[in-house]
Amino acid sequence: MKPVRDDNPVRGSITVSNLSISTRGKSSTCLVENLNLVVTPGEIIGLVGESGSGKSLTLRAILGILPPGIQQSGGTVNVEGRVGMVFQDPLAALDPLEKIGKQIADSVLANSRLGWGREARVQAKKRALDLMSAVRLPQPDERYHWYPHQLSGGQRQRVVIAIALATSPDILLCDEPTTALDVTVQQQVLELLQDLHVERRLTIVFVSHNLAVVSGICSRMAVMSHGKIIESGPTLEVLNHPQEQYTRMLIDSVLPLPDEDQK
Ligand SMILES: Nc1ncnc2c1ncn2[C@@H]1O[C@H](COP(=O)(O)OP(=O)(O)OP(=O)(O)O)[C@@H](O)[C@H]1O
Repeated sequence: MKPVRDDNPVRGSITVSNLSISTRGKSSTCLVENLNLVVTPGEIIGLVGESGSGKSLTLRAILGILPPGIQQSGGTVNVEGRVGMVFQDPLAALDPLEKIGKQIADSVLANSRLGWGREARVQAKKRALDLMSAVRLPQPDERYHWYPHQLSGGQRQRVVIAIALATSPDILLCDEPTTALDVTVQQQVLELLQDLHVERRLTIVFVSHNLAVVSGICSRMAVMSHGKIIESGPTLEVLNHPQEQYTRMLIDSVLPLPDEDQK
């Protein structure tokens, strides 16, 4: 990844060209095939598709960390800017034995040049409290000392988002960030992501199997099936004029759609 400069006009862009991902070994299986994706700075793009279609692996290839036993077998991934990642399950992403404030502060320290001394920790705590406010966690001073199990699912996901923000990312990769939450809380987390997108000019790649969620937050979307992008374009165009039978099936499963003039 290239170093980030403040005057870099393409900060927050992603260009994936002919990406192929496969299992390692003799009987290698292709899991993602010749995938092309261009994400422009400051947009929210949705990657939608059924379970196993290759969304998470694509996201991980963009992050530069594929699981053991899986390799990038072709193509290139070019990312301009810093990347933060939000995972589906906040409980799994957080250390159950560590206070949430410290987890955020440690992420600040790990991504800064402050070092790990006393003064650095004071500054990191201050920044962690700011991040807790940024993700709208109530009473940050008090909650700084709480453990993950003391928070609700939605609040835990806000902590995970704060940890991702500690890297001062240009790009936020979100892998099913609301799937583990109930519907009302899902909506609150989606609104937070939209606010952060505006406030911090974040580029967001939003992976979900839920077309309704993607259509609510993403201006552009790509539909994946069996390791390939089969259709992509502005969200409303894809929803109103789907070209592929699979996309039509996804749409039929979440009717009714928003009116074109409501967006
Ligand atoms: N570590 C792994 N080892 C072997 N195969 C894997 C591994 N991770 C993913 N796969 C396979 O790669 C394919 C794509 O997986 P991926 O997790 O990207 O799908 P997905 O669209 O994100 O699905 P889900 O919504 O269920 O997470 C699937 O067939 C999956 O079984």
